[in-house]
Amino acid sequence: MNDRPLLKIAVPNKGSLSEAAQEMLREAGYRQRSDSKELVLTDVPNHVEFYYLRPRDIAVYVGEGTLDVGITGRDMLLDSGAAAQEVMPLGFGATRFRYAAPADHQWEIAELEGKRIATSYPGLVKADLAKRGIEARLIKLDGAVESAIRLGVADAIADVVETGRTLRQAGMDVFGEPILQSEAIMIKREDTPSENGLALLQRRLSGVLVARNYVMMDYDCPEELVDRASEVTPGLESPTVSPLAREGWVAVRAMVKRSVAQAVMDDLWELGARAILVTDIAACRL
Ligand SMILES: Nc1ncnc2c1ncn2[C@@H]1O[C@H](COP(=O)(O)OP(=O)(O)OP(=O)(O)O)[C@@H](O)[C@H]1O
Ligand SMILES: O=P(O)(O)OC[C@H]1O[C@H](OP(=O)(O)OP(=O)(O)O)[C@H](O)[C@@H]1O
Ligand SMILES: [Mg+2]
Repeated sequence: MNDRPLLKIAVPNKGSLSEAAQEMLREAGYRQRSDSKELVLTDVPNHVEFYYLRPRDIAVYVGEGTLDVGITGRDMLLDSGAAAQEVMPLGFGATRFRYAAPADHQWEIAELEGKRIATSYPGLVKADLAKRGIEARLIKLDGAVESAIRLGVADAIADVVETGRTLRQAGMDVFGEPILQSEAIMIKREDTPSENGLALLQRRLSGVLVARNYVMMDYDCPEELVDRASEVTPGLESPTVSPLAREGWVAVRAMVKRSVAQAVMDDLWELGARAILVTDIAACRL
């Protein structure tokens, strides 16, 4: 029997990160809500409790210690200034946080001095301007920040950019280096003990990331080529090599990054490997 308290996990209830976060948790074997109005869900077999909250508020709950861990965006964690820290990136919700302004001329960061900058992330922007020694007036808006210039309340904006479509539609262009590369992350407090279920949650989510990012590659190759083939497919530690009934040939099995699987198959074929098979990994613990 498990007598430690339930691990309390905050999950985005709406917005860009919500669906993907719940899908990842489901893939890691946790129960997720079926009704989007449900605010709390207890997953008894896994000994965890999920709280569905606005992603912007998640760092606050975790930082204040009312919830143990949470899923939010790196940009939101840093903007909040909450006493929480990143545990691991989750491989979805990737965005850049950038300055942008009307595309009628090419802006320089230094031109922001004395200007009005509209944003929903004042914490992030304030810190970035301070770092650069620029004084500007921040106009805090809730969303649709791209309209702020046309409507006359700001000269430039700082906002989340994913595809860049919203900016283009508004006749704007990004300028300067990205302020931040963001993605969905797991957060905790510095003193969140990992024995209360956090280590297990982390292991499960890492397993999902590996299963998503890697494939299993099997192939047959002449024994004398094993060393060269192993250089093409080194696996995570080392490939598994087993004997084949066919004299002088071996079977090799190794994990390969999904993104390069086709190129690796081409290289193996060129080398002389045959019967090259790729299969998905449904789940794993490494
Ligand atoms: N296309 C996107 N637009 C906005 N935020 C995104 C996008 N893709 C990922 N994100 C990330 O999602 C988080 C923003 O979450 P939020 O719930 O505010 O999304 P949203 O789409 O703006 O939702 P809403 O507009 O309903 O408030 C940030 O961490 C951001 O980096
Ligand atoms: O680069 P893109 O792919 O166009 O995505 C980025 C845009 O999407 C988000 O807006 P959202 O639709 O959430 O509206 P909001 O500004 O009201 O939050 C974000 O604030 C940007 O405006
Ligand atoms: Mg939004």
